[in-house]
Amino acid sequence: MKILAEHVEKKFRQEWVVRSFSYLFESGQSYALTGPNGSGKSTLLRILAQYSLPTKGQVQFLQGESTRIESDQCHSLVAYAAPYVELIEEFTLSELLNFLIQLKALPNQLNLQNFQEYIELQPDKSKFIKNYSSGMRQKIKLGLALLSEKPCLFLDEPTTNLDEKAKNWFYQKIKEQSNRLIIIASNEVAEIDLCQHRISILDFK
Ligand SMILES: Nc1ncnc2c1ncn2[C@@H]1O[C@H](COP(=O)(O)OP(=O)(O)OP(=O)(O)O)[C@@H](O)[C@H]1O
Repeated sequence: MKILAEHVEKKFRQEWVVRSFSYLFESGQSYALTGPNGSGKSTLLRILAQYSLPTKGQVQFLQGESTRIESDQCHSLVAYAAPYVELIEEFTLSELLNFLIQLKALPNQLNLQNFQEYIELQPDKSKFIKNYSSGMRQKIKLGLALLSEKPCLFLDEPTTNLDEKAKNWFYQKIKEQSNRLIIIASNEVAEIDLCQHRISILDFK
């Protein structure tokens, strides 16, 4: 699949955050969205995921060469992990996984044991999500996104709060995602270097 952004612009009050952004993203490719703090990476990522609307221009998800996917179906195609996307704090990890499996956001065959093995964490089973450390929560978010079967993987500052071991875990897992359309918004050189393409938001001001 493809994501086509055409002349996307975003303005908050008097501030233009993105100007005339046009780009074609394709499955099997990875893209780093770069720029300094406050330059608009998260804003553009949310627009590309169709979580928020541009002030001008449009974003279309395309199947095959040019068949447009309806806007209401686009959400189900994007796995999105970011520090500002919250997990359900009152759940245990097992309850969270079961909930997401019921919503079809995770594959049916996934269970607590193989999820914990995948994220290389074995926390107390009765612990509520709100009692996990920030690094553990971030690793859970990444694990959920990586293990979802959604074709698009959007990650905003993915290694926030991760220690060196967890960062290396993430770098390895990203390299295994060969068929997906991956967009990583980041300032971190190691995260940018994971991607085949670089897009500087400063080119769209
Ligand atoms: N809902 C909003 N209302 C008003 N201004 C906003 C809103 N969301 C973002 N902004 C502004 O848009 C600009 C870009 O913010 P954004 O979070 O997209 O940048 P960023 O490049 O992701 O930054 P960082 O690297 O610090 O995460 C900032 O000036 C921010 O204050």
